[in-house]
Amino acid sequence: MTPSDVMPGRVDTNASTLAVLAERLPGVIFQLYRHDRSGQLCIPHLAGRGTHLLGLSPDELAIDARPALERLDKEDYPRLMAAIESSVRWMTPITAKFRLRLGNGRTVSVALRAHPSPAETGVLWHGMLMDISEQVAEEARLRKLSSTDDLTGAANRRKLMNRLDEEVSLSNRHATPLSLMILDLDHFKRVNDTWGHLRGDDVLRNLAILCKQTLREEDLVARLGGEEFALLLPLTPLAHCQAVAERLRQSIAEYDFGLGEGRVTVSIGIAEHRIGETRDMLIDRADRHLYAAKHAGRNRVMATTTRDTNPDLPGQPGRPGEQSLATK
Ligand SMILES: Nc1nc2c(ncn2[C@@H]2O[C@H](COP(=O)(O)OP(=O)(O)OP(=O)(O)O)[C@@H](O)[C@H]2O)c(=O)[nH]1
Repeated sequence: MTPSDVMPGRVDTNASTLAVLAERLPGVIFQLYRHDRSGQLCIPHLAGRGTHLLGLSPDELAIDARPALERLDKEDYPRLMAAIESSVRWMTPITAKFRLRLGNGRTVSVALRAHPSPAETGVLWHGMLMDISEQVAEEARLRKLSSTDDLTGAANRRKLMNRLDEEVSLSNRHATPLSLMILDLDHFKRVNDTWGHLRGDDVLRNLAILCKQTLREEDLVARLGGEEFALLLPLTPLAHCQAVAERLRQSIAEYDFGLGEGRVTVSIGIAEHRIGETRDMLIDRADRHLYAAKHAGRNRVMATTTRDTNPDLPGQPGRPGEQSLATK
């Protein structure tokens, strides 16, 4: 079966039909030209639905592409320029994604693919631009979903472990301070038993909010599971982390969770990363201090002290046993 079998009339491929086709494409087609000598870029041909959204004159762009390139996001501009240079050098297609400011001020995410061919005094690309804003937004939504705890909106365990790996690696490489808190609600079973699971869920949600409010933007609040949270504080030495943990403990103890007389308290174990230590070793130390805090009567912060050192790690004196410092 040929197109003429299903379409009325003859298939017309003259210039006007091509122009209609281009205008109805769900994207933009273009030619991009780069002069070998000056390196200057221009867009000799530009067609397709949405071309006008740029708010730039095609005649102007046919001489100089800069007005369009200036609409690129600041971070994306050097990446696209590098992709163009690499395409010139190796005669390979350009595949790029970038954000572009339209004439009306709106920013869209765009995918570009263009094939180069040698021209007399430069390189000529034939390519397509597609608006992929919806797809990018959906990807961001899914990424957030896969790293977020459903109930509290805090980061989930997977996100915590990934971030911990990154931060531990940075701390090992640059000897920068990094502290970890593990926080557990005290006698949370009683809250559930007395007020029901739904009220218990509210407590967990409010607790996550209090944690986020107390910490800095670059810190991470994650729900480890159940009524246990982990708080990661990059570039933070132990003494500072301990002060933050104490402030957090106090604000939770004073917060009205709407449970009448019932007070909600937390126990917190904290540890500062030691050079050479793995992620799991750090978690384990913070965890042991949490258990020490529970054992000592709950509603308190337990932290390692300077005496709390590890003989297995380079440059650190031996330790007679884990020492803990409690604050309350
Ligand atoms: N509402 C609610 N409760 C949860 C959730 N996850 C775990 N829990 C409850 O958390 C409680 C944990 O109880 P335990 O492990 O005995 O600890 P606890 O009562 O907090 O006592 P300590 O930790 O020793 O102070 C249990 O009642 C669980 O059902 C949740 O997502 N929502």
